[in-house]
Amino acid sequence: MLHLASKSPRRLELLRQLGLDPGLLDLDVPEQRQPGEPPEDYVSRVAREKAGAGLLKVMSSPQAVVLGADTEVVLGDTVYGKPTDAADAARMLAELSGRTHRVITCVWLVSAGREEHATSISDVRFAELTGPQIEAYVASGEAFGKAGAYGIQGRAAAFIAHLSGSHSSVMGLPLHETAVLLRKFQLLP
Ligand SMILES: Cc1cn([C@H]2C[C@H](O)[C@@H](COP(=O)(O)OP(=O)(O)OP(=O)(O)O)O2)c(=O)[nH]c1=O
Repeated sequence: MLHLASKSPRRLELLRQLGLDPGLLDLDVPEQRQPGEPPEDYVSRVAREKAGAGLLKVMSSPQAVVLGADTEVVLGDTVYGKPTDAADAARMLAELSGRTHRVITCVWLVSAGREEHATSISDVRFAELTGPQIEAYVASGEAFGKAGAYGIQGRAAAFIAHLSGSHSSVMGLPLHETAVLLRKFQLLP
């Protein structure tokens, strides 16, 4: 039985796209980057901590497999998580405007006897955004709860001049890599 250690509605939607119907685990794993921690290491550590915390909750069923994932937006050495408020969201979007950033998503699958993970990195080029465009986007509410203050699956698709990588990974779960992992646990044919 697959359990999703995530409150992200996108991750559930993406797993359902593969025909899966995971159980949902409600967890609160802190997302705090250590000083000097490389972005890839940070994303991998948080995803693993989410999966590990989820496994503790379902220990009573030995067949349980738990999926944890983390997505961050990275520009240079700056890691953009979810914006704290409208001003924070507007600042992030202004900094991403006209530049190419990376979106790093790591997914971990853990069970009582096994753990496997994969990382997907995409390059996303934003068009130059005007002040009124940023203001209108933040006012739409779509910026909140998303790394880098945007969602590729919504209005912000119009900001993306070029994507090299995986659309599902930018949304929160790389479906190709996730399917490869799920097969290792016999959860997909
Ligand atoms: C860049 C981008 C991120 N996101 C979302 C995916 C993730 O839900 C979120 C990044 O935050 P995460 O910490 O990865 O996930 P979360 O807090 O939403 O859920 P949980 O920790 O419970 O698993 O940003 C989009 O939906 N679209 C996008 O284009």
